[in-house]
Amino acid sequence: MAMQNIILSKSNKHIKGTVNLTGSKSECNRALIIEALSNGKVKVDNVSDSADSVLLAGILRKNQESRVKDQEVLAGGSDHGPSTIDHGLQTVDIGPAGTAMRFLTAYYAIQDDEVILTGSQRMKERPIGVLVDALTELGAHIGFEEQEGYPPIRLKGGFEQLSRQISIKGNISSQYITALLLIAARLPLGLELHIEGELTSRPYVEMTLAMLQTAGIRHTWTDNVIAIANQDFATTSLYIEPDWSAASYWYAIAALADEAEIFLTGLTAYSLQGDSVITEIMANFGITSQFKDGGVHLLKEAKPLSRKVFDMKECPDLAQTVIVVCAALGHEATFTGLETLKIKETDRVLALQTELAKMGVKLIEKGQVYKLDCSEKFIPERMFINTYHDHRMAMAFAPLALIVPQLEFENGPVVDKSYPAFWDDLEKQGFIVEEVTI
Ligand SMILES: O=C(O)C1=C[C@@H](OP(=O)(O)O)[C@@H](O)[C@H](O)C1
Ligand SMILES: C=C(OP(=O)(O)O)C(=O)O
Repeated sequence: MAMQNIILSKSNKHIKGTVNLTGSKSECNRALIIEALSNGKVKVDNVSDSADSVLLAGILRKNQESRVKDQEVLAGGSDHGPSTIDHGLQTVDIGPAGTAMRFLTAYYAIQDDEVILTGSQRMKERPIGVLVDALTELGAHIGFEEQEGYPPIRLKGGFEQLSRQISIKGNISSQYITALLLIAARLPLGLELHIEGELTSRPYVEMTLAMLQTAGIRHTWTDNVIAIANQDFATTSLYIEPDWSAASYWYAIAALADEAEIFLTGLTAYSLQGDSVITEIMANFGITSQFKDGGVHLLKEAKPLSRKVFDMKECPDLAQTVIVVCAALGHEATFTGLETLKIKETDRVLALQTELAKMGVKLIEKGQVYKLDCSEKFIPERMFINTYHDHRMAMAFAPLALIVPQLEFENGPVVDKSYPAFWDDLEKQGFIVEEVTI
């Protein structure tokens, strides 16, 4: 099959312009599930055009349409007909969309239909056993179709709640916790979720609860216990903010430029997205963030780099961005909180190690601490970046075009997952972007 690569370069190291980012994939995927569970009482405003959100929206829409059709058939049928309609076994393919996979697992667990939920080859390597066990304890009927603990899974319907209280490990993926919280208000007995051990990616759980709150769902969170009673959604809308993880690539570009003035529209100082912490992280690299005119102005100031330790536990999706910037600047920082990176779109630690080695930089793993070694760093004339089906590998390495004369990226469309306009936006800001079919 033909592959579309991208050759990227930039003839100077200045950047000045305005960028309109798409809506947050994380917020949008939550909002779409909430909309579906609320039977349309909650509407989504500013839907993200990330491929993952578009795919999820399509699946939920189709499901909703078939539900409406069933109701019409049942309403028009005889008194002795079935009370539900058997659709046979459907297969739902969620491609590489991790959050959508986890959220739909919980969503389908409480629906009547029998569904096989599957995804890309990589999705079949991303664990889901912890969530399936939790849902099974609650009363769902779910089986593994291939490998125990991994997609594809078969959701058999017939949910009858067995318990209100369950425990779940907090250190593998916060997405399991979000998935359960999203359906909690629709569970007849509600949910009391006990989080065992450390909670990773905590801001994503806070985002879920804040969005549910806006949708009229109250909760309590005391120590490690989150409780949500059975309750109704409010009639309201959920506004999707621009994507802060996408914004991080513009911060990285500013950090590697000689002069930068970038305006990112629609972003505000108080965001539900934990990745807005990029403003604080990039302040260390001399980037100031000024919130005015309905967005954020990034300005580059000369500043000696001092921060040596970055903990990415609460913002794992920024890890690649920050590590590549440090590598490019030869800043030998130390990183913690990278444990979950190994089960994302690719093993991101290994992918970073492999690609950074192409410029002589090492990311050395010592237990849970990773150290950049730039002692043998060099700037190649040309660098080929393998992207491993990971949008963030492409986007995190793209700012290197301010340092390396020519970059070639394997599989340009990989960015569609969260930021389909990425290459176009680079072009608008003066990067030379050339598509090549190989
Ligand atoms: O809930 C979410 O929207 C997400 C949670 C994080 O995953 P983990 O909780 O698995 O770290 C993050 O990496 C992912 O991109 C989006
Ligand atoms: C990990 C990510 O996404 P997901 O888990 O939803 O595939 C990501 O966008 O970086």
